[in-house]
Formats: sequence, structure tokens, C-alpha cells
Amino acid sequence: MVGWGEAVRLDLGGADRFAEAEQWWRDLVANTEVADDIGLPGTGLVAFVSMAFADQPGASVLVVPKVVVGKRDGVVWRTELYRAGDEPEGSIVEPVRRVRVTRYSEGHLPVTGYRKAVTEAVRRMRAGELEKVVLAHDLIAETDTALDQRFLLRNLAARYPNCWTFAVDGLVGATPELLLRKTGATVQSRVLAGTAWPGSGGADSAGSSLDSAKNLSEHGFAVLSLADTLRPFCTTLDVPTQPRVLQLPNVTHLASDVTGRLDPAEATGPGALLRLIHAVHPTAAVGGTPTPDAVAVIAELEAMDRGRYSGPVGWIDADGDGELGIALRCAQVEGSRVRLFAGCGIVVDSDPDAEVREAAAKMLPIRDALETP
Ligand SMILES: C=C(O[C@H]1C=CC=C(C(=O)O)[C@@H]1O)C(=O)O
Repeated sequence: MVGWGEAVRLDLGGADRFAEAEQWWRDLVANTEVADDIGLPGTGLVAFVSMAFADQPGASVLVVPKVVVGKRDGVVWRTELYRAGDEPEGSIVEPVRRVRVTRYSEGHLPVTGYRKAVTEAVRRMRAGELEKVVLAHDLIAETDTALDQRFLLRNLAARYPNCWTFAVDGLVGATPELLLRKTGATVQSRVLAGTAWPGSGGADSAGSSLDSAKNLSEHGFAVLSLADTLRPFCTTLDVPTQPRVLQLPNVTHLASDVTGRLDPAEATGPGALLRLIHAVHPTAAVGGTPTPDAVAVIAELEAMDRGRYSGPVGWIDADGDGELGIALRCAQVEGSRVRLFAGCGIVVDSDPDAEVREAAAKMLPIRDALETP
């Protein structure tokens, strides 16, 4: 689904951002006249959503584009939204502009600081303070001219066809992780945690290292956090007993596809998906276990604002359906300044040097997309 122009936009922050977003969306749906002859998920009124990871400052955004073009199972549609008195939005398409990276520099948390943060997290886990925490760091790329986000999008979509490629208000990426998709009463999630990359486990990156006790425990925490928070909304919830392997061009992950049937009371209304997202975010794929302790440790040891990296990103429609991934393998674009992020799940037996290498492997999608000739 591609949208352009901003018919309506909501900027919000803080711990109440999910509840406020839900209320705003319900009101907007109630006050908008819609003619939708197709009636598929994603047709009619749609908002693009990108929520911050943390409660503070929590800067998040919902954008209702002026024009949306979508495609599902061979059906193509175009939705246009006007406010009273608006001119129709033009559709002049300019060619994608290529950029060149002129330099990379340290972000708010340089690699040396990241290594120290991981070492400290492991020390705390050995002392029994928490079981898992996902720590991230950032990197700055500068480009010769203002970045055309479509350049990144196009390169990411070409190289990562199995991922969800997204761009919402300057946050651009291709994530392999589905936080929640809601279609009527069906809810689905793809939980990822546990990573191997070329060289991490010997010749075969999908071999021994992915099967390690460390990766399996990292994965187990992530699945449990999603299942425990989603189950109260469901009449049934299918959680695989064993993860499968998800192969991507840069890394290999342990993956669990979870499917649930929503309680009828939870399946209806425009705010349904936002309510579910509020309940499950942050899973231990980006937060940790126990969640409140992990979120506090992230704020203390990273000591940076993650912004919308590792927050929910995607779209919602007027029926409360939609698809929200976790914003991973992404960058925040501001003109010619691009801030890249990557994080790793840390457990008691994590090796700080290996986590630094894993984070570097996770930054490759954006780096490759930026550096595509
Ligand atoms: C936090 C990230 O990845 C998460 C998702 C998959 C595997 C992960 C891991 O093995 O550490 C992370 O939990 C990231 O890409 O920045």
C-alpha cells in the first residue's frame, strides 16, 4: 500500500499515546464520509502509524494520506480523501533521485559504548536482576543531497521481498518481524529473536549457532511475552512449540508464527488493532524480561532516545483491521542525515563482541540500500 499527501495527521507522545491514538481514530472514522465499493482490508479510510518505542518522549505519528493506492490478491484500488474545500491531490510522479553516502559517523551510542552497555547488562543478569534485555545502538550516515526516501524503499523492497518495507514520516526500513496483523477475528504475529549471521556459527550460519541454548532462550522470552499479553484477548491462541528458521540475505533468525482467534468483543470497532498493539508492545524481541525492568535498563544503559525504531509501524483501517510490524532494520531520515539503528537480545550468556558483530549485520540492509550504485 502506498500513500501520499497528508489529509490529516496526529502527533502525540507519552505513556498515553496508544489510548489517545485509539480515541482519535475512532472519532475520525465516525466523522468521515466514506464510499468504499471494494470492502477489503486496507480499502476505505486508512492511517499509516508509527509509534515510539518508549513512553518518554514517545513522539509518535498517525498520518491519513490524501491518496492511497493498494493491491491485494490481484485487486488494485485507489482511495482519495478530501476535507471540505480541498483541491484534489495531484499525482505527478518524479523520477527517484539517487544519493551517495559521503560519510558515516558515530551516533548517540557509539560501538564502544554499546559494547560496555552489553557487558553491564550481562553483569546484571548474572546478579539475577533481569533475564533478557534488548540493547540497541545507532549510526549516522550523511548523503550528498537530501535523501529521496523512495531510493531506500526501492532498494530495500528489491533485496528483502520477504520483509515488510515501510516509510512513515521519515522512518524507512524493511522489517522481518510482524507485531500483529488483524483481519476480522483473526490475529497473527511473527515473533523473531535469536540470530545467526555469516561467520557467527562456522561455515553454516543457520547451523549450530542458531540452535544454541542462548538463542533458544532469547527466542523463548520473546514468544512468551507476545503470547502472555495477547492471550487475554483471544478465545484460542496457537503458539508453535518449536521455532522455525527464517533465512534473510543478511542474517538468519529463529521465528515463531502465532495465530489467534479474537474474542468477538475484541474483534470489532475501529480501535481494535491499536488496543491490541498497546497490550503487546514492547515484546521481549525489542524490550526484555521482565518488561518493566528491561525498559528501565534500556533507558539507563542506552541513554539515548530510540525514537520510533523498535516501535509498532504499519497501517490500520476503519474496521480496526491492519498490519503493524516492529520497526527494525530501519533508519530515520532527516534531509541528508540518516540515523540507522540495530539492537540485539542480551541474555546471561551473551558475548559482548558477538553482539557488536550481530548489530553490524543487522545494519547491513540499510547500509546496502543507501550504498546501492
Ligand atoms: C532488535 C532487533 O532485532 C530483534 C529481532 C530479531 C532478532 C533479534 C535478536 O536476535 O537479537 C532481536 O530481538 C534489531 O534488528 O534491531
